[in-house]
Order: sequence, then C-alpha cells, then structure tokens
Amino acid sequence: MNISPDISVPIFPKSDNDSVGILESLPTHTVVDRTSLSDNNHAPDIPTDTVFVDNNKRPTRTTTTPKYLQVYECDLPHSLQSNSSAQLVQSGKTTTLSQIIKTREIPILPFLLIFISELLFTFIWILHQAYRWKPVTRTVYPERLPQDHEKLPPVDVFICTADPSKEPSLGVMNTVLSAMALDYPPHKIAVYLSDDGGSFVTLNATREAWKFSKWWVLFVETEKKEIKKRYNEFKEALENNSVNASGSVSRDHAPTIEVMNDSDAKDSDKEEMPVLVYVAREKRPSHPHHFKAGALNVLIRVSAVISNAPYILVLDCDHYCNDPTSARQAMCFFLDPKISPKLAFVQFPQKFHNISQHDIYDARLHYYWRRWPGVDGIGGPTISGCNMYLKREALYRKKNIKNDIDINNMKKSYGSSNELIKSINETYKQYLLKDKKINGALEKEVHQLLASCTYDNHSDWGKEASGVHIFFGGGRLYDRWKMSTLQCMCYAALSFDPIYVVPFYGLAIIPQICLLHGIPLYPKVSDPFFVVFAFIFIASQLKHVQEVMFYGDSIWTSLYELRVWMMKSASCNLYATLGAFLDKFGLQEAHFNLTDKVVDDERETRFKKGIYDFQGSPMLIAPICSLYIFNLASFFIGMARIVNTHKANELLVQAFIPLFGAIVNYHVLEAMVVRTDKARISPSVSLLSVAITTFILCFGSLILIF
Ligand SMILES: O=c1ccn([C@@H]2O[C@H](COP(=O)(O)OP(=O)(O)O[C@H]3O[C@H](CO)[C@@H](O)[C@H](O)[C@H]3O)[C@@H](O)[C@H]2O)c(=O)[nH]1
Ligand SMILES: [Mn+2]
Repeated sequence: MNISPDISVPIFPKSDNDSVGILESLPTHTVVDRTSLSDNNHAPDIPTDTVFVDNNKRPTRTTTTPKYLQVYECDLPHSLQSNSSAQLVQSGKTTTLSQIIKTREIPILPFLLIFISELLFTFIWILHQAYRWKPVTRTVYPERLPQDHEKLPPVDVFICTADPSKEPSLGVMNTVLSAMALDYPPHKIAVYLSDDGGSFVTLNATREAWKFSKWWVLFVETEKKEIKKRYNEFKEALENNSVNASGSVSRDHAPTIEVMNDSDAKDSDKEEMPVLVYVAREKRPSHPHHFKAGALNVLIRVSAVISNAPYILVLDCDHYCNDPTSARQAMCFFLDPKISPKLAFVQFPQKFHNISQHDIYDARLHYYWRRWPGVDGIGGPTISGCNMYLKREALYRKKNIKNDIDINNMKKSYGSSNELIKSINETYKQYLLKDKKINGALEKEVHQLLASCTYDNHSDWGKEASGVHIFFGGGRLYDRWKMSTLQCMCYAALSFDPIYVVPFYGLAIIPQICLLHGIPLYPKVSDPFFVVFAFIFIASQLKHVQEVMFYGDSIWTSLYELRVWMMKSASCNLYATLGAFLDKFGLQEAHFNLTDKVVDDERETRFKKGIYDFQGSPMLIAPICSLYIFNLASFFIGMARIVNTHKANELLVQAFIPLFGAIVNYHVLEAMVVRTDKARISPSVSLLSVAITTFILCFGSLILIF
C-alpha cells in the first residue's frame, strides 16, 4: 500500500506560473545549533539592528484532553460466562477454557494490559503538550538582503539518487534544473548529484541536463516557444537514454566524479552558469554504504574541495524547488546578525503534489507539519531529511576544533585528506579552475580518498555521522544535554510515534475479548463516572477536528488522519517497532528500501478518486483486515450477549469500541466484500485474516485465565 506517495510532476518553463515543486515559500522554520557558536564569517557587513525575520509568537493555548485516555476501574468481580470452544490440555486432563475462567474471580491480565495501554496513551499525550507551549511562525523580508550580489554567500546543493529504474531520470533532472535555476547569483550555486547506483544512465542524463540547463537558466520570456521545444528534445533524449535503466545500476564500482564543463561552448555561451557535478561514490559489497547518509557524507567531503560553499541545500531526487526564492529566504535567517550565530539549519516543509482532493492516505503529512511551529518556539525542529539549508560549519562541529591547529588531531577528526582539512580551516575559496576542470592532484585526492568507501572508517567525524541510520536527522546537531525539557518532550513525542502500536493493539483486542466473555472493564452507563469517560472521548475527537480545521483542512481530513493512524499502527508501525527491537538486540539488521517514484497511471487514477489501494504485501494488509474482522465479530457477538443477558448498562462502552473502529475503517469492509476492482483486498488475504481472527477468538481468551 502506498501510504505516502512521492509523486513527481515535471517542471515546466519557469515563466509558466504552473511550475511546481516542493520548497514552498512559507512558513520557514529554524533550528538553533547549540554546539556551534559561530562568528558567522560569511555574513557581509550588516548592522546588528537589521531585522530579516519577524518572530510572530502566537499566544500559548491551553491544554487539551488526551486522545484515548481512559479511566481504569478495578472493582469488578463478575461471574464469567463463556461459550469459547477453546480447549486447554492440563496435566493430561482436558479442561474447557471457560471452566478455568469461571474459577477465577478477577482476571488480572486484561485489566493490567488495558491499564498499561492507557498509561502509554497518557504518556504520549503529555509529551505532545510541549508542542502547545510556544508556537512561533516567522515572516522573512528578502528585499532587505544586500542588493550587491557579491555579498550573498555561495550555496552548494546536494541531490541524492540511487536507481534510475525506480527514480526516473526526468524527475531527477527536473530537480537538478530547479536547483540550478534558483533566484540567486548563478556563479554562487554548485549542484552536486549523488548517484548511488553508479549508473551510466544517470551520468548521461546529467550531461543532457547540463546541456539543457544553459537554455533553462538563461531563459528569457520571449524564448518561450524555443524553450518548450528544447525541453521536449531533452525529455526525448532522457527517454532514449533510460532504456536499460535497471541493468545499469551497480553495487560494486569505483568512484566517478565529473564536473560538467563547457568543452563544447560556443563564444555566445559566455554567461555565468552554476557548477554541476556528478558524483558516484565508490561502493563495494563488503563495505556498508549507509544509504543516503553515506551519500551525503561523501558529498560534504567532495564539495568541500570543489566549491566549499558555507551553506548547503539538501534535496531528495523527487523534491524540487518550486519556489526559486527559497535560497534568499534561508539567507534572511543565516545573515540575520541576531539569529545566525546559533543557527545550524533552516528547514522548509515538504509539500507533495498530485494529492487527491481528500488525501485519503494523509500523504500531505499535515499532522506532522501542524506541530512544527510548536517545536520552533522551544529551540527548533528536527531535520526532516531533506529541503533544509544547512550551515557547513555546524556540520563540522567546528567549535570543537576551532583552536586546534594540530594536523594530527585534525586528521583524527576529519580523516587523512590534506585538502579537506585545508578547506575546513579556510574561509570559502573556489577551487575549480576557470574551465571547470579539477586539477590532476585534486582529482586524485577526490577519487582515492574523499569518495572512497572506507574514508569514514578512519575519521571520528565519519564514524559518528555514519553511526546514524538516516543522515543526521533528529537532533544530530544538538548536544542532547543542553536541550530544554520541553524540546526533549517534542523530540521524544516524534520518536515514540510508532510506540502507539502497543496501546493501539491493547484497545483493539482486550476490551473486545472481555466483551465476548461478558467481563466489564469500564464504568456502567448509570455510573456518574461514565460521563467523565464520554467527555474525555468526545473532547479528544473534537480537539482533533478543531486542530485540523484550524490548519485549513476539512472535517474529513480528521477522519482520514484517524484511519491512517489506525492502519499504520496495525501494520507498518507494528513491523517497524518489531524491526527496531530485533535490530537493537542484534537479531536482524534494519534495512532500507528505496521508495519507488514511478507513477502508475491506474494507481494514480484510483488515488485521485479517493479509492484505497490494497495491492500491497499481505504482510501489511492482513493485520488490518484481521483486526477489522475481529472487531466486527466482537461487536455482533457482544451485542447478542448484551441483548440475551440484559447487560447493556455494564458492557456498552466495550461494545462501542469495536463499533467505532468498524465505522472509522468502513473502507476495509468495503474493500473486502463490496469492491471487485484490482486494488480491493484479495479473497486470499481476507481468508487468511479470517483464520487469524478465528485464532484470536479461540486463544485470545487465554489472557483471562491470569
Ligand atoms: O542507498 C540509498 C538510498 C536512498 N538514497 C536517496 O535518499 C532519498 C530518500 O529515499 P526514499 O526512498 O525516497 O525514502 P523516503 O522514505 O521517501 O524519504 C523520506 O525519509 C528519509 C528518511 O528519513 C529522508 O531522508 C527523506 O528526505 C524523506 O523524504 C532519495 O533521494 C534516494 O535516492 C540514496 O541516495 N542512497
Ligand atoms: Mn522519498
């Protein structure tokens, strides 16, 4: 199931107002780097009272009720009736489970599990309150930046790609072109494309992009027809070039670094262009490559000896800049004398295109972005993987080495490359020769050292950076002991997101099993405490709806968000949590699968129509279906029990829980029994789910014997 599709759409001439992409103009958010107290060498002479950024602090809002906080009542001894057919074999004697259950007055385990689930919900809810403390939104004034282009600092742009069969060249090159065409002095931009597949398809496509970029970057409105023609030719060249895309990818190759240059330049091509560099780092099967993190580390080193810009924009290959002013906006923060000294990066939100009207998969991630102003106000958000402008100096943790001129210590920190160490100590210097060719000695250094697969093993910085699974996300730039409690709470809330799986499963199974056995877990409807219960539930739902609508989304978005949260908890977060534990205890290494960016027309149509696609692996779909069938069955059997035993007063809450789940996830039922299209839930997965449900119905009751 494609829960969060990354969908590329080609950019079109930048004068067309429909050029699209990812970097949106506002809001921008910043992060404070407490480890790097820079003196901001790169800032031009700017009076300290110049204001580039307006921190518009919204008033703190009051607390809210937890999403699933439930109150635990424990004085509930009940005679247990069971029609379970499950049988237990005990010391050679067969005893029905219901008999065992009947002999126990109070089953402790279900109460304990529900209590733990509620505690976890409460704990995560408390962590989330930190987001409400001090939300900040910011406004930038790019027009106040120095008018003299020479005063703007250079920017290196890093773009990562790995496999042209999954990440089609056209999309990748559109990203490259969007970065080259930023509204920024062209000679201050150097774009580095990292190709982890070491593929000639990507190398050739980069050469084609370089040729086209000369038209694109220097494009003027009157040449619109011409540029469209050129763009079509460029597209065609890429298509022809991509014929054997999957066969071109290699996991075992020497490094290739090619600076695109003007060997075929005509005299008329004298205008200044951004630098474009293709980098395929060395990869060997025997050496861990650390995925995107490893690729970015290589780009940091290679770019240091080629353009060494003090600021770095990181983009995924399908996240292009739709707003050409993003670099200037970022500079409003970096050049602000008050903000800059403690600033490590400026994070732009990720925006996705081709999202259907209702966004049934919650692909816009509004749930996530809604919280961003809250983290901004209390020290700054995490890096979200791409679309951020980083300060190079902060990456080097220069504060630690500022006074250290001992070359051996430097080599211990940064590895054996003299050129890299020189670049760290010096302020910005253009290393490229005029004809955009690297000189022989430097070329050797880049190939043999900086882009090699073993360089990281020989430097403290490399070991530290490579130790993080995906790049330096989530506070890598922070000294965790210097973070405020509130900021730690926000970061913890983010990291604990998958932990929801535990209380989610608790509430999706335990009350239902108890319902089937007539064991009440919650207050009676006639009990005054029931009102508290109902209030907490309704208030939490209404609070969610209010948050969604306050952000500008429709009421339906809250339903889709709830659905996606439930589906994720039931399936992918379950595996993610299990995987993390297995990895932690060394039982199974965590791995990374590249997201397929190829757009499948049929899937796209379904997506646009708001029809869920259940063609994913049965591993992902079966837990969702099983929980659905189990809850539906529990509801009906439970209702029959309530009617027969007149226990509505005691069991109503427990009947409501599966009913609520079944209504919210009606689309699962529809996909199993109503739909006939290709993307429905296949009968085999439904059957498997029925088997799993039967298993839970039979053996789930075991928890009642403790
Ligand atoms: O060995 C690899 C694997 C991936 N990538 C690149 O890394 C980027 C992200 O990979 P993708 O498969 O698109 O992962 P997603 O899960 O969609 O990425 C999200 O999650 C990642 C992990 O947090 C972040 O780094 C990304 O920015 C964020 O968009 C892409 O440009 C890939 O080409 C590499 O360069 N080398
Ligand atoms: Mn992606």
